[in-house]
Amino acid sequence: MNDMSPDSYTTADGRTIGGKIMEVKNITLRFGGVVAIKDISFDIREGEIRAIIGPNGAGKSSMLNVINGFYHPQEGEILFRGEKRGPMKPYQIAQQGIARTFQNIALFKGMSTLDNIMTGRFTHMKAPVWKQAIWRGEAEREEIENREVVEKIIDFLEIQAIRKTPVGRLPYGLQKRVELGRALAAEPKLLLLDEPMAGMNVEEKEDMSRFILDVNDEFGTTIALIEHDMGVVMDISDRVVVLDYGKKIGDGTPDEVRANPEVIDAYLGVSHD
Ligand SMILES: Nc1ncnc2c1ncn2[C@@H]1O[C@H](COP(=O)(O)OP(=O)(O)OP(=O)(O)O)[C@@H](O)[C@H]1O
Repeated sequence: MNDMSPDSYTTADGRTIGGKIMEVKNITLRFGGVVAIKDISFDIREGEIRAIIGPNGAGKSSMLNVINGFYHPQEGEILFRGEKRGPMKPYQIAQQGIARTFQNIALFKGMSTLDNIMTGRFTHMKAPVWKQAIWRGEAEREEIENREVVEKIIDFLEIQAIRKTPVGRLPYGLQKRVELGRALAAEPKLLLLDEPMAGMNVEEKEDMSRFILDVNDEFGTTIALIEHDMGVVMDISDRVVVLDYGKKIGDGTPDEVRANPEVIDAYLGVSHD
């Protein structure tokens, strides 16, 4: 989808942002008596870096899980590439072209960097087991193709030196990078990042910011990320949605959001009525 609709726009650094890849319409999500998300609407455009930010308990994780198809909201709907999304299994989400990382790293700790990233290719493995048993040609060709994609990602993320290292032995920042690699291996149309900077030191945050920008620029991947830390996100995002107590209190460019009095209140902890 690249419908160059009237509201497509060009960023300050010359990237063209296309039509809506995802539309979130009037979503309300409740857990028993708790309203985690209240009537929230926004869109994500093809090629942009879109952030969802907010203080603790604002509803960011809930929103990401709704976008991902993991939580099913009581009200509202989500359109992905023009189609309404119903309940689906994780592999169906991946087949649709959506990949994600997790706040608490979800890698196979005993497996190497290379093998972990290879697991991201599962939606691209098509040769059925019976065919692999009687004729290895197709399976081998697939394996070679998959390895090529994975090697490219390893180069791109500058993790050649740790390709054979079990990820459980790696420092936190590098584990996060491997997890990004695994998500990229799926060649997603929409990449969801769940607090990619959480728990990182300043240098690791700078590295991660650079890789997010490069992924978007070089692969053209649309990225939606949730983050607690407003500072880093403002530097890398094209547009930002701000949540507070389950409601949307701001939506716009980083400059617009920074100047929004409700956002300033939410982040400075001014009392809410
Ligand atoms: N599975 C759940 N069951 C019950 N309540 C939940 C559940 N998940 C989230 N909530 C509640 O929904 C609200 C929003 O939580 P959510 O985790 O989405 O916020 P958040 O912005 O991601 O917070 P944080 O930055 O602390 O991760 C909170 O009041 C939370 O307690």
